[in-house]
Amino acid sequence: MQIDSREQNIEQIITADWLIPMNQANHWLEHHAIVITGNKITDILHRDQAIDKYPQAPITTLNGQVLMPGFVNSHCHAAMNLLRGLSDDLPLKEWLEQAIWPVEAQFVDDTFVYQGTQHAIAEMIRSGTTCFQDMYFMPNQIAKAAQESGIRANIGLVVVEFETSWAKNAQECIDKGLDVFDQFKHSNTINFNFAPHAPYTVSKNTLEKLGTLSNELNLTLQIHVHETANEVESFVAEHGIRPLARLKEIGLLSPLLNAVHMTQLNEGEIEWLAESACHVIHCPQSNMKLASGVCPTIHLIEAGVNLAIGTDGAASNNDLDMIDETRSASLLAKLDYLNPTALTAYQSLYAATMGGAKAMGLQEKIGSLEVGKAADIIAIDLNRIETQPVYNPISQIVYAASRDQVTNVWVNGKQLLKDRELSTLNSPLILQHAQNWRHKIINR
Ligand SMILES: CSC[C@H]1O[C@@H](n2cnc3c(O)ncnc32)[C@H](O)[C@@H]1O
Ligand SMILES: [Zn+2]
Repeated sequence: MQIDSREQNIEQIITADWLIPMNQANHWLEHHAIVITGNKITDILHRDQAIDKYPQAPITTLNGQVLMPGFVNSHCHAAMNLLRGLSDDLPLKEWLEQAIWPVEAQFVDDTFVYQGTQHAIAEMIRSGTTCFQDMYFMPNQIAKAAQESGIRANIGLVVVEFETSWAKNAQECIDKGLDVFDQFKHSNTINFNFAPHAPYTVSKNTLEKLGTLSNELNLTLQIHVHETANEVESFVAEHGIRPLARLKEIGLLSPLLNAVHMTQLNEGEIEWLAESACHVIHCPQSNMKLASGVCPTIHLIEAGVNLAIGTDGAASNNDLDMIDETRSASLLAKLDYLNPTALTAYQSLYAATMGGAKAMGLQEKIGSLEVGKAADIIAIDLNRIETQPVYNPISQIVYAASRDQVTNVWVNGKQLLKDRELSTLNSPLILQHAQNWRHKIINR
């Protein structure tokens, strides 16, 4: 019988050549060790001291590797993994209205969401994501898949006005969402937030209700907003006000708001976001692929807004690779500002770890490697032709490494990836399910 060291609170040591705690800019430690007791980090010290201080603890030594906090993917639609590559090279409106929504209307059900989410979780764990914030139908199935896999999740209680296979209207979305929240309220790794899809799909009245609920329950609220210029223009034409101004009018601009995309922002709006301590979730690859626009990351950071990074769904990205997303974030900012110092490797890595933790209100628990935080840790092997020599491990991860260099992943002290093998998910079955869905969807 395997002993679960987490239940028995047994100490274990993980040591590697580099450790990036993400608690101080451009800082890393060499030949250090992390001590995990149960599900928490209980010590970080030099490898030699660790061996002396904890002589009984089993040691995992990862030569040529770097330890860092797991990536926090702050916006995704996990189950859309099953729609990857179904429709590409279109602008957002056409892509959603002509390609994606009709297929979702026909195929999304409990099994689709459960199996699609498992697929996405497998991809995320294999690429070093230890926590994801999701927005999709059937949050009960998302929670089940996440709980079984061991990954940490902040699951959106999705709200739209139109009828879907999840709910017949916005009120039913809220009622059913709150039941799911209740079912998982004792979980250590599953959290929830409100996820009204966008100001153009959710009414003012519903957004007001959600604002009240999110304040009462202290739950964050994620929403697509100002994703494209076209979205802003049509909203103004219909309502006479810009979408962000509508959210402000309703009182939604607060530290609980996760504003996703934000490619269209004027100076005044950046000021509103800063003064109300909102969080912006930047999805650079989805924004580039749909040619939606560019989020003004540097203006936001300089104004004091917390920036997090998300992949968005695999149908618009087309992967859930946070290493690649940090690289895109940095490169896009440099090009956008015509300034090579814009969004440094450390700034992108921060947004992809601590930035996400703060956006979800989980900054005391995850996002950095510090004593007292949950043991959400990843190891990346830099001992490859592609990432040698190592002058600066932060630079190597953001500008040179690829996701297949992620070797080991722990969430809440439990190992979910061991030498690149998934320990809680059945990869052949996940692949089989993806092929079954492709068959059904292609023959529609
Ligand atoms: C209501 S569940 C989520 C809903 O969002 C759709 N979606 C996926 N990507 C985007 C995006 O970039 N902008 C707006 N909406 C998006 C997805 O297809 C689901 O219907
Ligand atoms: Zn999205």
